[in-house]
Amino acid sequence: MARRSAGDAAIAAGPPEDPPPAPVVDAQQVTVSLGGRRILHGVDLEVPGGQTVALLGANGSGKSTLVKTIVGLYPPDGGGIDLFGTPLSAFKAWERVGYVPQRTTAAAGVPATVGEVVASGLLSPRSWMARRSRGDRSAVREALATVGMLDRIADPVASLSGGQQQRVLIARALARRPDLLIMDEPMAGVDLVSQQTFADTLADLSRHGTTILLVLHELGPLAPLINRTVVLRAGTVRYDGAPIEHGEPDHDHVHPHAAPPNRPGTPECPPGHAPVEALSGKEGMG
Ligand SMILES: Nc1ncnc2c1ncn2[C@@H]1O[C@H](COP(=O)(O)OP(=O)(O)OP(=O)(O)O)[C@@H](O)[C@H]1O
Repeated sequence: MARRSAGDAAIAAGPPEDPPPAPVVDAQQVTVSLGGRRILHGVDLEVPGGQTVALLGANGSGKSTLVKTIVGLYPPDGGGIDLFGTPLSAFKAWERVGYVPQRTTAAAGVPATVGEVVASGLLSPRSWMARRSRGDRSAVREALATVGMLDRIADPVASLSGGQQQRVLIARALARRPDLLIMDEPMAGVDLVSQQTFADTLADLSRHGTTILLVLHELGPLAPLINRTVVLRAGTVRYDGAPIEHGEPDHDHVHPHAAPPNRPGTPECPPGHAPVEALSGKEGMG
């Protein structure tokens, strides 16, 4: 009987299949310490492309710390994170990532228009003063229309209510047309009608393949879009599976409305994102 060579075996097996795409987020055994205290204790989170994941957990369980570490704001002191298959230390494609930090009052003191704040999401800090292209202008208008704020494009952002400012910051992340959208409690302070509009927007992005990671306290109107829930407790993953509505009993939740502004190099402004407060208000987008 003739012996089969390795080449014959390859032919019998058919053409080689493409390797599966790398997860969009691949966090393995991530540990993070802040102020000399260990906050995350070996967290694993692998998010494949196109998935919409809700990250739940009680106050102080480490949700914001985890997403800030994923967007490069906190250095892990153990484990590793890849984005789109590239280790975070070598990752440069920040235009593919949209990040909305937990609600801050940063926009309130900014002498810029709504259009300028959204446009600042399109550009790296070095080039945000550059002249806008027609494509940029339409991306800004589209993002503002999506959150129902287009009619306020020329208004000073400081003249908006807190919830409206939050919607502008969401538009700022959407204008990048990111492949990965990470939002930390995006619904905080946003009224029910706007929450539903926001849910419709996320559903549309998800249909077009955007990978979405949301820090939430409950799924609420976003429930139909969530493919998976991950629950953190005391810096460890306590649940990772089919969507559940609530992570933990959380009776004392208070939204942090009074966080400090997002200066470059501070925990609200990741690499490749212009700080909101750097805006001067000199260039109109309307
Ligand atoms: N910059 C910091 N320095 C020191 N400790 C911090 C810092 N930021 C957060 N922590 C601590 O890390 C722990 C986790 O905080 P984190 O903000 O990640 O929790 P969370 O799950 O997002 O909470 P919440 O639901 O209240 O937003 C808390 O005990 C918090 O006090």
